[in-house]
Amino acid sequence: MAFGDRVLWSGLDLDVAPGEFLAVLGANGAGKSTFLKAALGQQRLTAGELLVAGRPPGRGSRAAGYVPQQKSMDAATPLRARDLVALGIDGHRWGLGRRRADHRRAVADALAAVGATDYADAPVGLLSGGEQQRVRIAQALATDPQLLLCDEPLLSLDLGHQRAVSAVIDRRRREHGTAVVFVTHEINPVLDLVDRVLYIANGQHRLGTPAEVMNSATLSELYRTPVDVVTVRGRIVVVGTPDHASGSARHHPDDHQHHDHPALRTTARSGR
Ligand SMILES: Nc1ncnc2c1ncn2[C@@H]1O[C@H](COP(=O)(O)OP(=O)(O)OP(=O)(O)O)[C@@H](O)[C@H]1O
Repeated sequence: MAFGDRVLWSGLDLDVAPGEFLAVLGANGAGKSTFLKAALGQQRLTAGELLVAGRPPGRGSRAAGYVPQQKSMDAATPLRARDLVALGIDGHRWGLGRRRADHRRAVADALAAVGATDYADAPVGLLSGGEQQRVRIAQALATDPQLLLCDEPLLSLDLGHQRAVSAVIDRRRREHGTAVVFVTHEINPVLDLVDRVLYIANGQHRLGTPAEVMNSATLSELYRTPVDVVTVRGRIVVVGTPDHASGSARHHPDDHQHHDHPALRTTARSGR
């Protein structure tokens, strides 16, 4: 993937399995958001191919749900949490008036799944950052996508809300086999969930378990400068990169064999 002669990554062959949690790390400008845009069908790869649930990603596809970077919503916005989630569903299946009850139930279920029932009728602009984030996740999950794409979903949340939001995402992938691609600067809050890390820097990438990627040798090679990775009380601290990032090892892939395709596949060459 390149913009002009600026290469963000190349030679990336990646299958994200149903239920897998992939953390995407890298310095500012490395290409993390571009990777998400490619998976959303908003950015064409300069070379190679990317498939979501076996198909090219596209506008209106229900195969992928997206949790955008958190921007706090205007306090004056007239939308209720319930309306925001309905936006995630509308225009797909519930066009007809007689199916309104189904529609209402789907919205209520999505809100309940993230624990947002209590504030379903509150104006979203008045909710806390963590509450807003849960509602965004409910919106992204409302169509039961096979792939959940998250852009820094924990940014600006306190520790308690980080845990609550991560737990919602974790439960979803375990119970529904939803694959998660999670862009983050800070891997420690999701340390226990991460199956694999895609680390992008300097137009290159490394892909592997946290232990395989988050070590001094691998990151020093990737950044072409000495980088120290140390563990402090179970958290991994990275020192010496232009950006801070961290991670640790824990592997517990869930087996969700009922899907025919990887939730996300990207290959360096087109046509497989
Ligand atoms: N449409 C575009 N045209 C040209 N260059 C682009 C375009 N989109 C992104 N870029 C450039 O590609 C690089 C990667 O951008 P991207 O937003 O993917 O980085 P990122 O890893 O998400 O960074 P951050 O951590 O700062 O959000 C940046 O240098 C950016 O300026």
